Amino acid sequence: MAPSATLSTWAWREGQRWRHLTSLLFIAWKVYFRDANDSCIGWRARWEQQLGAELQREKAASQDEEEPHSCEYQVLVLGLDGAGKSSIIHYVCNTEAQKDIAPTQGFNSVQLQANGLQLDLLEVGGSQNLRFYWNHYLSKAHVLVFVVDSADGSRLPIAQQELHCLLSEDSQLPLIVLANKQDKSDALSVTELKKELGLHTLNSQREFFLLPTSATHAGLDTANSVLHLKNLLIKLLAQT
Ligand SMILES: Nc1nc2c(ncn2[C@@H]2O[C@H](COP(=O)(O)OP(=O)(O)OP(=O)(O)O)[C@@H](O)[C@H]2O)c(=O)[nH]1
Ligand SMILES: [Mg+2]
Repeated sequence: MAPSATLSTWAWREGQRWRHLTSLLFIAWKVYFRDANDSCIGWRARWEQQLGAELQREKAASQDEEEPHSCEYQVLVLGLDGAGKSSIIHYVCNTEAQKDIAPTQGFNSVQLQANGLQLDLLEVGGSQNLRFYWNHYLSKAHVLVFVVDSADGSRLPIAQQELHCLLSEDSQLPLIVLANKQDKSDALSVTELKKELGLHTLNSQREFFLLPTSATHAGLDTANSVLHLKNLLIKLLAQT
């Protein structure tokens, strides 16, 4: 065979071998990057799964936070019209007295956060047509606050009757009676009120407190009396 023919055969074979080699390299490159991409997709899927689970956990936690506070208590505030229920509630929640408070038509509900407790102070108006509804709210209450106008001697028998009617519905419900409007010169003292309201006849199973209060701008005594009520509520409810 002529040397030129031998050379061209050699060159053709080398060319063939080179083409095979590049095809193999190409196939290897494709396989490698397909796997790499797949594994990348796998990682991304796993990462997305983790992110999803994390978001679910966050959502559940925030839903837990939105759920009612585990230490939520209802303070039911009752008493005749004009006794000072709204004024007391306002003072307890805002630490200052409010001058012109309109009579409560229906009910008045205010929330107070204190010492990790949530107190729902619920007043039902004291006018005669609303007193009918008072006892409907007893079953959900953790404590009853009964407000009395200490200077309204003529209506004390009605207050006494309404209070005892409520107490006969629930023998255990803790009771705080507020001898309100102590700033008035004609206000009866707590000792006098205890007698007038027949509070010495209460059964011994019931926790009972009688506090002198004033819900006006009268001065330091006023602020102290309301602060005393607030502390008592927290103490009482924290132990339930
Ligand atoms: N001097 C004096 N006035 C008070 C006191 N507390 C309340 N008042 C006044 O008594 C009036 C009636 O007060 P409210 O707080 O509206 O009485 P309430 O018990 O909520 O009455 P209803 O919503 O109608 O059932 C208002 O003019 C108050 O400013 C107090 O401690 N001293
Ligand atoms: Mg009111």
